Amino acid sequence: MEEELTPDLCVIGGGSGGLSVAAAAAQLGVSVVLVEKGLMGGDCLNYGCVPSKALLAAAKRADAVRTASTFGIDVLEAQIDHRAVHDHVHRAIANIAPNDSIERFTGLGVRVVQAQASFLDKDTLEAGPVLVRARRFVIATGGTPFVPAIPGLDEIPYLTNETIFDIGERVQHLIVLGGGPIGFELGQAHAMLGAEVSIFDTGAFLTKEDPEAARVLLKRLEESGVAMYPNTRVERIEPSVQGLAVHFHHGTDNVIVKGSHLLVATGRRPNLKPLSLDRAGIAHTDRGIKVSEQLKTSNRKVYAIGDAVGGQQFTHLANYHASIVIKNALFRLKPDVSAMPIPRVMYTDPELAQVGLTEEEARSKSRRIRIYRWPFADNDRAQCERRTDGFIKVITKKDGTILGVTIVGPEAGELLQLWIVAIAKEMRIGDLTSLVLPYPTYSEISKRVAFAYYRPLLNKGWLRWIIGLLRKLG
Ligand SMILES: Cc1cc2nc3c(=O)[nH]c(=O)nc-3n(C[C@H](O)[C@H](O)[C@H](O)COP(=O)(O)OP(=O)(O)OC[C@H]3O[C@@H](n4cnc5c(N)ncnc54)[C@H](O)[C@@H]3O)c2cc1C
Ligand SMILES: NC(=O)c1ccc[n+]([C@@H]2O[C@H](COP(=O)([O-])OP(=O)(O)OC[C@H]3O[C@@H](n4cnc5c(N)ncnc54)[C@H](O)[C@@H]3O)[C@@H](O)[C@H]2O)c1
Repeated sequence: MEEELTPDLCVIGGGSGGLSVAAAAAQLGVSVVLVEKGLMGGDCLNYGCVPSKALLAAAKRADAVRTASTFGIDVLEAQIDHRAVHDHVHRAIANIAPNDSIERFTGLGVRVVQAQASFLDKDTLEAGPVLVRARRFVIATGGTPFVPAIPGLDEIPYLTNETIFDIGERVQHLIVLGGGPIGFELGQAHAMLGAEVSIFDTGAFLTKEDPEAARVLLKRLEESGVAMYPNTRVERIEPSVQGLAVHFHHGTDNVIVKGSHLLVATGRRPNLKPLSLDRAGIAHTDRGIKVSEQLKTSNRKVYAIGDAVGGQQFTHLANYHASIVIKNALFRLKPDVSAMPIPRVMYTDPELAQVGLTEEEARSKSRRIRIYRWPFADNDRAQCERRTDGFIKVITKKDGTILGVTIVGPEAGELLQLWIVAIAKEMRIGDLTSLVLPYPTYSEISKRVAFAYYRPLLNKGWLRWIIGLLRKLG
């Protein structure tokens, strides 16, 4: 027996983006149906941001124990209980899950339908036994791991981000295919937890990042024993006594690397097929749904947000998309999706954070830019904590307007916040010099780099003349 629902808004997908739209709309008194085929919270909560950061947190503790002797603290070898680490990761998920639960959303007045959604025509969605004819639809169906066609891969039990957090035992040797954020974060986490780790990429590593900053991170990974194989195409994978063996060419040599586990982290593709988008007249490619600046699809009743759109894939971007849909669908406002700078952070050690343009991107747009740098080695807090690798780099226009900021180093993701505000508010780098920041904090690196803007002034004759005159006047 089919039930027919006619809400104002139907959200497809209960992950980061979909839940933000549903919660905001319901709290504004709009009738909302939310369709989710799997776990509430989507990728970020269950298989993505949360478990990966929880695993990294445990891994960084293990690393701190390993390096404690540099502080004069003698600790015996870190004893890692891998089952307890697994439980810590799943406790973090469980502690956050109530925020995303069916109970919470039902309490907000959202009707949650647990089924896979599929369009029947331009106005109608089918979700299990329910038909939804909504005034507006929002597609927030996220993505799934892309698995490349490598001979032998389908004959071995490989891991993806959807299964790696289920491991509760020691990983002997993790082979990672893909040197993107997933490969680096999870590769480093496992290395710190005692695994041998090898990371393969068909291209160079971290090509989107500032090359100087990328070098700091790559050096750290190499020093911690992670084997790096950039520009290497794995040609064949087969089972071995240890688990698996990957075959590739190095020059004219055939090389084999053997491992116990394989993680496939070679990018993601949007979940579009089951939606039958063609039946609803929604234009798309296999990389994402085509949308306007206000995230409207080619069907005027339907919006698409988050990973389903393709391009950059971040929880904060999906949330930002949600705010745009709410403004446009409910208040008829026309916010522009490109109005805000979208930051990104890799939560490795050291963290690598970026907002706005990289130096390379800025140079390709204009030759009239300025670059300012400050190293963590010249930050007192970093010296106390012995976390001196890395730097901040700020790119500005000639007049000091901030175009972009790269930070590689301790707490880079936290340090970036000030610069996100500065760019969003179109501030100039000099504006930051008048702030009083607590000493000794890593944040002082931001003020120090801002002072660098005034350094050329110190060579100006007129400035020295004024200082000299004031001195004479007593
Ligand atoms: C390992 C990993 C680590 C990450 N770490 C970070 C991080 O630190 N910071 C960050 O910002 N981003 C991170 N990301 C990216 C982030 O998880 C995604 O960008 C974010 O989850 C996208 O949100 P979304 O709402 O578009 O999709 P999702 O959160 O994936 O939600 C989509 C939901 O739609 C449901 N669905 C799909 N198809 C249908 C259908 N036909 N019918 C009904 N329901 C459907 C799915 O079951 C899912 O629950 C990470 C990703 C991974 C994989
Ligand atoms: N901290 C964060 O914000 C965070 C963390 C994890 C993931 N994410 C997001 O999730 C998405 C997916 O991450 P990802 O790391 O899987 O994807 P990615 O697309 O960023 O990186 C995938 C890498 O795999 C390589 N690759 C492709 N085919 C290959 C093959 N056959 N063999 C070896 N390497 C191959 C690519 O060259 C690329 O470097 C990204 O958009 C990312 O931004 C964000």
